Formats: sequence, C-alpha cells, structure tokens
Amino acid sequence: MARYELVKRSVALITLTNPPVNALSSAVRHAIAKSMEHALNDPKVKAVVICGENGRFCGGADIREFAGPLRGPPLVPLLDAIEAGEKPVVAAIEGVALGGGFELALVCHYRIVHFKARLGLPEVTLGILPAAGGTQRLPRLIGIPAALELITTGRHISAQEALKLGIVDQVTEQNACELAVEFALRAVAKPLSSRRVSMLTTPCPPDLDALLEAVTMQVKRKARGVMAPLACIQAVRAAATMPYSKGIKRESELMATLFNSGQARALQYCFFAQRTAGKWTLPSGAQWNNSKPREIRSAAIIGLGTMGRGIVVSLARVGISVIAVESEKKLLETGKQMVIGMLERDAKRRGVSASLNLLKFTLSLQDLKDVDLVIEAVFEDMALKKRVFQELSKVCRPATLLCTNTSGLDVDALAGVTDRPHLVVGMHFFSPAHVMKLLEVVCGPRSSSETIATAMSLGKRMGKVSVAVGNCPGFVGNRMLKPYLDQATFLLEEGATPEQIDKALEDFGFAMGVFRMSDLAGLDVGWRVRKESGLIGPDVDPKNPPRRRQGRRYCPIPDMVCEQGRFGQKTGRGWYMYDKPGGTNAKPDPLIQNLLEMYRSRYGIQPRNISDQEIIERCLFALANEGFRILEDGIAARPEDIDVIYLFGYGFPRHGGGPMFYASMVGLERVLERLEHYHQAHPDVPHLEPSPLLKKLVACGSPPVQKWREHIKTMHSHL
Ligand SMILES: CCC/C=C/C(=O)SCCNC(=O)CCNC(=O)[C@H](O)C(C)(C)COP(=O)([O-])OP(=O)([O-])OC[C@H]1O[C@@H](n2cnc3c(N)ncnc32)[C@H](O)[C@@H]1OP(=O)([O-])[O-]
Repeated sequence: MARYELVKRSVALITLTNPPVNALSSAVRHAIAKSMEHALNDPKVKAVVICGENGRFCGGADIREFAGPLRGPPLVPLLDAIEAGEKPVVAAIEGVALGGGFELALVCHYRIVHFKARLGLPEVTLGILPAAGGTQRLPRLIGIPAALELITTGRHISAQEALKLGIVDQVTEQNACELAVEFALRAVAKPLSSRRVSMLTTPCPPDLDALLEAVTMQVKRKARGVMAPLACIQAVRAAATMPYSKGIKRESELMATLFNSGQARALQYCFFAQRTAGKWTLPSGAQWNNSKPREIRSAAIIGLGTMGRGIVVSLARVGISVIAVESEKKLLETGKQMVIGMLERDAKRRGVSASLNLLKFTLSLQDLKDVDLVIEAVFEDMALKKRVFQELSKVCRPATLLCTNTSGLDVDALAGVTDRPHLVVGMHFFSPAHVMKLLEVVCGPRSSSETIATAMSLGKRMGKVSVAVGNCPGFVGNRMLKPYLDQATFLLEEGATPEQIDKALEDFGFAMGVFRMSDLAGLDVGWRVRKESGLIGPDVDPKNPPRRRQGRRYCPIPDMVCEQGRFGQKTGRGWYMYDKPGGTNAKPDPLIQNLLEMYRSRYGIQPRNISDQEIIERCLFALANEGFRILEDGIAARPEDIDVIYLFGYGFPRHGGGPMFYASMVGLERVLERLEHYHQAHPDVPHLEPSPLLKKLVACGSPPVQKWREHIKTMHSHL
C-alpha cells in the first residue's frame, strides 16, 4: 500500500501504491505511518519525498470506507505528525492531489507539482468537509477569501493556479518525483518552522464578518438547503479566529454534523452511481469491458434546430469532423451562423481556437456517403424520421452507424426501415445539447453490442454522462416525467398554484420547479404530442368527459393555456408572465389565477389548501413509482442509472441522490403507504398505484438501493 525506498543514499521515497487513485484507505494510512516512523528514526535519512504510483499522487480518503466504522490510524494525528517531524518532507504531486491527498500535501514542508496535475478539496461535493486539517491549513497558507472559494465549491485547480495562489513551491514539466528528491536534498539544511502551515497566522481580512456573510448568502442562493458548504464556512471562520489546536477541534465537530447525514450519503451515492452508469451490460453477456467501440472520425447531423446545433458543437469541439444537413437554404444559413457563433463563444471561454475547419454545411444527404456515424435530429415526427432513415440507408456506406436523437419514439421501428438494424441506436441528447451532460443511449432489440459501445464511448468523448437504456415510449427520463407532470397539473385542479408547486419543488432542491421548467422548454411541444396521440382535437369522442381520457384522469389545463397562445418563455407568456418574449424573469400571472378559478368553478371543484408535503410526495413518489416500473420492465438496468438520468438531465438535486435513492432514503415502506393512500384518494390515476416491484422490495425488508438489482435480475431485460 506504500513502497519505501532509500534513494540518493539519504532520501526516503514513500510511494503510495493503491490503484487506481492511491486513495488513503486504512491500509495506506497504516503504511504511511510506518514508513514515516522508519524515515524519522533512520539516521541515514535526511529528508523524505512522498509520491503516488502510476503518476497519481492521491485521490483522497477512500470514500468506500465512509460507509463503515473507522479502521486503521486516523488521518489527523498522522498528518500532524508528518508536519511536526524534524526532517523535511516534500510532496511530489503528479496527476491529482484531492481531498485527503491535498491535505497530505499541505502537511509536507514543500510541494513540487507536475504542470498537468490538478489539486482541490472536493469534500463539499460529497456532503462533508476537508476534516484532515484542510479547513485550518489552507486559509493559513493562502488567506481566507481564496480558501473559502476553493473549500465551498470543491473546485479542482491547475498546477499553475496553485502556484499563483501560493499553494505549491514549484511547477515542473519534468518528472515531479525526481525533481522533489533533488529539492529535498537542498532543503536538508534549512529551518522548517516557517514551513509548518499549521503554525502560520491566518492572514485575516478586516471585514471578515461581512465576507463570511456574503459567501453564506451566495452559497444559500446557489445550493439551496445544502448543508456542507455552510459547515465549511464555519470551519474557515475557526481558522481565522482560533489557534490551530482549537480550530482543528472545531473542524472535527462540524464534520461530525455532516458525516452521517442523509445529504452526505446521497452525494457519495451520486459519486459512485455516476461511475456505475457507464458500465452497461446486455442479457447476451456483451458489456462495457468486452465490447470494442468503433473509432469515430467523422459524423453528420441532420437538422439544425436547437438540438442539432448543440450536437454539432459537442462533436466539433472534441475534434470530430461534422457535416450538418438542413432541408432549406434559409434554415441552413441560420443554423450555420448560430453554430459558428456558439463554437466561437465556447472556444473563447476555454481559451482555445474554434474548430470551424471541421464543419461543413450542406443541403444534400448525398454528401454523407463516407461519414462514420449520422445523428438524425429532425422534427419529432415518426413518418419524417422513417423517410430520413430510408434515405440514409441508400446513401451511407454499409458500415455507417445511424443514430436518432428522438426523445421518445420507437428506435426499433426506425431500425426496421433501414438495411442495417444492428447499426441503429438512439442517442437522446438533452437541450441545450452542448451544455447538458446527459446522454441516453437507447438500445433497440437489434442494436449490436459494437453499436452500443460506440455510442457510449462517443458520449464519453463529448464529456457526457452516458446511460444505456431500453427502448419504450419516452425511454427512462421522459417516461418518468409524465406522471410527475400529471401530478403537478392535478394539484393545480385541486387548489394549488404554479408558483406554490414550483416553490415546494425548488425548496426541495430542484434547479427549477415543474412549471418554470415547462415554460423554459416550451409548452407547444407537449401540446402537439397530445394532439398527435389523440388526447385532444377532433379524434376525441365528444361524449368523453372533459377530465378523462382513455379511462383515466386527464387535466386539460395545459391545453387551455396553449390555446391562448401561451407557449412559455419564448412567447413571453406561459404558466408565468415574462417581461418580453424570450424573457427569463418569471412572474405570477393573474390571468392564470383567473383561468384556474374559472376552471374549478366550471367543474364544481372546491379548491383546498394543499401542503408542500403533499406536493413533494405526490410529484416525487409518482416519479419514483414509474422508476420501479421501468426497472421491472428492464428499461433501465439498475436504480443508479435512473438516478443519474434525473440528476444530469432533469435538475434533481444531487443532495437528494435521485428519485430512486430518495425513495430508499425516505423508506420504501413509507413510500408504499403514501402511494396507497393517494391512490385510494385518486383511483382514476394509475400512476399512483404502487408498482409490484416496490411492494416486493418492501416485502423483502426494504433492502438498500445497491441491492435492488438482486430482486430484479430474473426479470426480462430490454437492454
Ligand atoms: C477525514 C476525511 C477527510 C478527507 C476526505 C476525503 O478525502 S473525501 C475524498 C476526496 N476526493 C475526491 O472526491 C476525489 C474523487 N475522485 C475523483 O474525483 C476521480 O476519481 C479522479 C479525478 C481522482 C480520477 O478520475 P478518473 O476519471 O481518472 O477515474 P474515476 O473517477 O473513474 O475513478 C476510478 C475508480 O476509482 C474510484 N475512486 C476514485 N476516487 C476514489 C476515492 N477517493 N475513494 C474510493 N474510490 C475512488 C472510482 O469509484 C472508480 O472506481 P471503479 O468505478 O473503477 O470501481
């Protein structure tokens, strides 16, 4: 777990050896303690260098150990002892120094960093704080404002920024370890007292209280209801107002308030769920680590609407040549100008040059004959998409992968009109596609493992969090959205307002409430889909009661809003009113209030007071209930995949873990009981009827979310 060597006859080289990130597991801590003791007691050793194997210094505490009781030497006394030692210790940082790894570097007397390394204290993103002295040492080293920013955001910084901030002593393009050994030899004769960061006085700004107050307000605004950043601020205050010996105790007390919290468990779950999500498996046995993706050098995008433009940018900025196709000259020209503008702004922000030379714009599908992969992003209309896929079959070389960006249509039906159904797969991006991290890779029953591997790998290359899902209407994300949206509109009928529902969801932590989100996305899209699926319009039987469709409850209020030309932000009116079309400042609209009152009196609905708890339960338990059905149907392979989809595609708060983790945290028994209660009250809403899998899990004693798979693995899989 740590290798000990004597180099240059007088330097003890301690190499952490715990792949893949040299996390500080109990065995590693034990090995460091032993190696340091040896080094300090060996008279031949004049200095020590600590580095990590495989070009990675250290990724921090072993997060997997947080779930169990602490074993092995605790980190704080171990680090304090390194700092207090009488021989100079140099950290040779390559790759990463994060969390406890960064704190280890802070107790070393010198820090040499490879120019490509990244440093940071990301504990806050795991719902905890840097409790191995990080909140006490960093402010002493770089001052309160800079330390506060790094600790409360968890941001990783480059070696160059670390040098500028005064965190490290030297940045090198050579082997950091070799340089650190030379550095250590030169440090032998120098006094160490000024190099012990815990002994430094924290440079304190005169307006400390005002600064802490401003950062607190900022944190509360950005991460509503999240505990860890607030605890971090209090810990940094201790660094400014207390000696190290007291500050470290305060740090530990604050850590105790976070360590076993639901938020910490949820955030740590998210960390692993995100990494699990990329590991797809098919019932055939083909999976992420035995299926080779194809290399994609060139791609084509069909349709330069909002989605198409975002996809072009996502591909071009990772070096893939893109041919963008539109059906009309004017649309092509508009799309081209917008793509160029987006790429230029993106390149400026990243300090690189825009890869405009990779782009080609055309009106002709004939130009696509040699590309490796095509992504169709035309209007959400099955007949149109089928025509495009038939045409692509004729034009593209037989090996070209054909992908669709449909948000819910049948991928297999599209595969069926091509000459290569095994090379067809869904790549469902989220708008705006160059910003949103989520990609649903929709596996049709005939998609080959190579095709899936290629789509997943392309997603990763574009910086997306890719999740493989099965083929059904709406796939995972949009299928679950329906019961969630339905509950919100039913609550409107019963007496709530859009702003009340949005506030409850935003207080829960959603980036945006459901009505603000719908206004942003545009209300006309759903209206058109409802018309096409016969829920409104001439196909509806006139004898059909207005608030029922296909034997179940239906809320026509969204249709009434659209009939008034209120399509959301883009028209300046939707569930809210905006200053102007395209405005973003949502204000409650008395006209919507009138509409709701008239609607309720027309249908004899007595409005009632609806609590925030009911809003959260009905919206989120209905959402999770559909998630259980998706697992039963084999559309998602595991709950982690569903959660990752909601975290990255739908603004579910990370500190809630995602809908499935949230259900498990509330307690499956409670979720079942509340769903039964609401279903009894609303028997005409099938989405509120508890799913068989939920009942089964409760009957099995409500196992933790990581174990649900054991209860579903015998079920049929559509993946
Ligand atoms: C008193 C306490 C005070 C201190 C607190 C802390 O330090 S809190 C910690 C503060 N530190 C952090 O928050 C840093 C967390 N880590 C990272 O941000 C990234 O992993 C990375 C940037 C280090 C490498 O990115 P990359 O894209 O090259 O690689 P990748 O991300 O795919 O990971 C590869 C494998 O390693 C696994 N694994 C990784 N780290 C840890 C860990 N600390 N532990 C355990 N496991 C860890 C990861 O799950 C994955 O496993 P799998 O799926 O193969 O079974």
